[in-house]
Amino acid sequence: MAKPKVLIADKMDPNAAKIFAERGCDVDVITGKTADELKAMIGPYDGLAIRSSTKVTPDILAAATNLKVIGRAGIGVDNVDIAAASAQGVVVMNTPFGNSITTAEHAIALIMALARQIPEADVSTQAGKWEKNRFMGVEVTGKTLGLIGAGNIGSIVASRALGLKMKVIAFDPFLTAERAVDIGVEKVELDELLARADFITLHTPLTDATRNILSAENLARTKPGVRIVNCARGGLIDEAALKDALVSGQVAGAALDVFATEPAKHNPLFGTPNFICTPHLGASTTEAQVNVALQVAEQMSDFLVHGGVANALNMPSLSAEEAPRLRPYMVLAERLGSLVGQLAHGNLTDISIEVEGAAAQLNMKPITGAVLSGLMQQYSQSVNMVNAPFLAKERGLDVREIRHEREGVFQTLVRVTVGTSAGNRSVAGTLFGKAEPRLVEIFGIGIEAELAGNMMYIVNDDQPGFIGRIGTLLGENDINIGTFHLGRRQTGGEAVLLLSVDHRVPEAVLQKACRLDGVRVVKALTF
Ligand SMILES: NC(=O)c1ccc[n+]([C@@H]2O[C@H](COP(=O)([O-])OP(=O)(O)OC[C@H]3O[C@@H](n4cnc5c(N)ncnc54)[C@H](O)[C@@H]3O)[C@@H](O)[C@H]2O)c1
Ligand SMILES: O=C(O)[C@H](O)COP(=O)(O)O
Repeated sequence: MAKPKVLIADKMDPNAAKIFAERGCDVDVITGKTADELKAMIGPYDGLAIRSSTKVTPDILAAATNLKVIGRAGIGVDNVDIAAASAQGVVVMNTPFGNSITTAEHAIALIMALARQIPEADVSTQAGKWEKNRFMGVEVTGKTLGLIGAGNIGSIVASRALGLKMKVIAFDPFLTAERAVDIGVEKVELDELLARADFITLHTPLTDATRNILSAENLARTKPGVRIVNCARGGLIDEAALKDALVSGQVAGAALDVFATEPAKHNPLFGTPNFICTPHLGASTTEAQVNVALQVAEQMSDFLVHGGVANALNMPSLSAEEAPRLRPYMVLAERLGSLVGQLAHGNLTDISIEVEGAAAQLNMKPITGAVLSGLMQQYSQSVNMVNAPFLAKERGLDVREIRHEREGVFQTLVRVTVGTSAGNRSVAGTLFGKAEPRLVEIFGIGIEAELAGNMMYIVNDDQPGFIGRIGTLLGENDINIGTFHLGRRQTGGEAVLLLSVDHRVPEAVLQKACRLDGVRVVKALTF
């Protein structure tokens, strides 16, 4: 049998190529290509190993007719179109922990560099100026560090900052009170963090919820003289607003490792007083690069040569015998987890996964993993089927698995109930024809819907004329409805409408829908 072919397309530690070759792959290392060049050469490859430079777009994927796996030697996969890869059946893997310590250390280095103005003092001293009075620093001891995001990297930053005798506060909706105590931080809301922190460091993925989390408004709410570090993703801070805040002195210093547009060869922040930066060096240490290169090469060759799946973001890990029976349940479970994740309010405290009828005969672990993966992907890009249960446990989320051997109304059923500070929320689904996942209940209301693609969720008062009004609104805004599903608690009571639409419904249309008579809740969903 021909050896699988792998292309290493970004600069990577040479150990990666060595491992691929030792484990039975033909490997080419061809880095620094343009999108068009990559498109022209990708055709024969079974595997593509990358860091953050290569952008795996639908266009590249369309040309990658032989591709089976993309391996990211690192954490962030925002340079990979995972939906397009999944649609094409290409597995996307990352190495979620290999560079976390290194990145946390870079954040600490930038905090210290800001506190003592080390880069500017270095330039001035080497220019022969000896400006001893110009560079008056601040101590970090006793200062408050605000973490936005307290996952893998954020919690390592916390441990290092505590060692520096800082007080650490954290805003992270997924951080439980128990986990906060374990990592020695005080859990706070964002407004409180902004008001109290002397230093702020960001450690979240870039999502719809975190984009511009440090917006002009939020920067104005910070403690005057705050210093800000971003080693996570460009796009978390409004760069123009940050520049204004540096110029006005509201922000005393800012250090960015990541930018909204990379490579950042021109940026309005360049040259701003008290601004320092590095060119996305968070993961750039010998140790981290060896870790991620070895790990990605091991995972990818295991997959290409033996079919083993580890750290995949879009595929569950499974043994060959269980796979055919479990796969449709896992699709159902992941979508139910994603649905509650997208609709739940408040802090998550516990989750129960109940299986009933035929589902109760199966290995529950992959079903639970799929629910947790769907749920937690709302909070973190690094979550997958393999690490979701571990992460849930580590973060103190109480996970219960319940089997009911009895058959209920449905021959097979999976129910997911999350407990939040705002109360319990439950959804349930079944399989039609043994393989087609269907939602059959949402928050106590019976409904029948396929959860797929872009959807719109509406809770409204059950009253005549509503369906016409929503149809007219969507039609006027050129939004095509694919499917339409209705359910209601009782006649004239609370009703639920789930629509599948061809494109994600824009925010402005959601707001108009909110203002329609009788509407209580409107949300865009994506599966
Ligand atoms: N600069 C670099 O070179 C470099 C290196 C490694 C990782 N990163 C980036 O660092 C970021 C963090 O990585 P990680 O491994 O710690 O990820 P992680 O998934 O372990 O942690 C992310 C945390 O952000 C939290 N979060 C999600 N949405 C939030 C919101 N709206 N508000 C507040 N918190 C929210 C999550 O609950 C989670 O705890 C990622 O964006 C990753 O791509 C950058
Ligand atoms: O998400 C990551 O792992 C980092 O952003 C590192 O990116 P890099 O591999 O391009 O340095």
